[in-house]
Amino acid sequence: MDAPEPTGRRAHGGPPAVVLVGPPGAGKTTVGRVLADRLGLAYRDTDADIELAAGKPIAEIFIDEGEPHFRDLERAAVRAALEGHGGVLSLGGGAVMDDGVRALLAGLPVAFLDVGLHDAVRRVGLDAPRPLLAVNPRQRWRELMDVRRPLYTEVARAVVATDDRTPQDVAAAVLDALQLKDA
Ligand SMILES: Nc1ncnc2c1ncn2[C@@H]1O[C@H](COP(=O)(O)OP(=O)(O)OP(=O)(O)O)[C@@H](O)[C@H]1O
Ligand SMILES: O=C(O)C1=C[C@@H](O)[C@@H](O)[C@H](O)C1
Ligand SMILES: [Mg+2]
Repeated sequence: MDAPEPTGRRAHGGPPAVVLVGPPGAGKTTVGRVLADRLGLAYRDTDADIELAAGKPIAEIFIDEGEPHFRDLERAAVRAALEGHGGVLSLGGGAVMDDGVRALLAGLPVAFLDVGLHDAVRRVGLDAPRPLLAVNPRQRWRELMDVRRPLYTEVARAVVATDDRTPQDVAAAVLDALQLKDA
């Protein structure tokens, strides 16, 4: 599970300063933490919120209750996070598939972290298991992106390429694209 939220940073009601979307391996969690540091704001991740509430990792929620149940939890988690958080928010990779989630994102400073197959597969091989990519990750990732790329693009105010860039460089590009300044 993700590490707990660092304390002492500003989190307040109202919409987030930045919302990150993108596929597994785009770097939403990694870049989100860098952005929160730079902006002096709290960081929140709907995947971590769901795991905390369920008391188990997402991979186990998929196994025990199935993906449709996870998507219900995710819609509720996104709604709650958008209502009560003024910091940097990362959404789970599949959250944009839900019409209700996309409607909630309208007008918000959403950045789509884009990534190509090569870098994505290399990155997701590095850490926690992703249930949707457990079998044949290259083909599954391609299939996911065919469906999701138009949805990420639809909700995004900025599209930021991440291939061959460090998380710090990506964070700087997000700030630039959304015209935000460091704390
Ligand atoms: N720009 C980058 N360059 C190199 N490695 C990166 C970059 N961004 C993230 N990573 C690494 O890739 C892995 C996946 O990153 P991360 O967990 O941030 O992705 P994510 O978009 O949050 O994925 P998920 O949708 O599964 O939550 C991590 O090991 C992270 O350290
Ligand atoms: O791409 C997806 O559908 C997912 C991405 C992760 O962030 C988690 O939300 C979960 O593993 C599903
Ligand atoms: Mg993540």
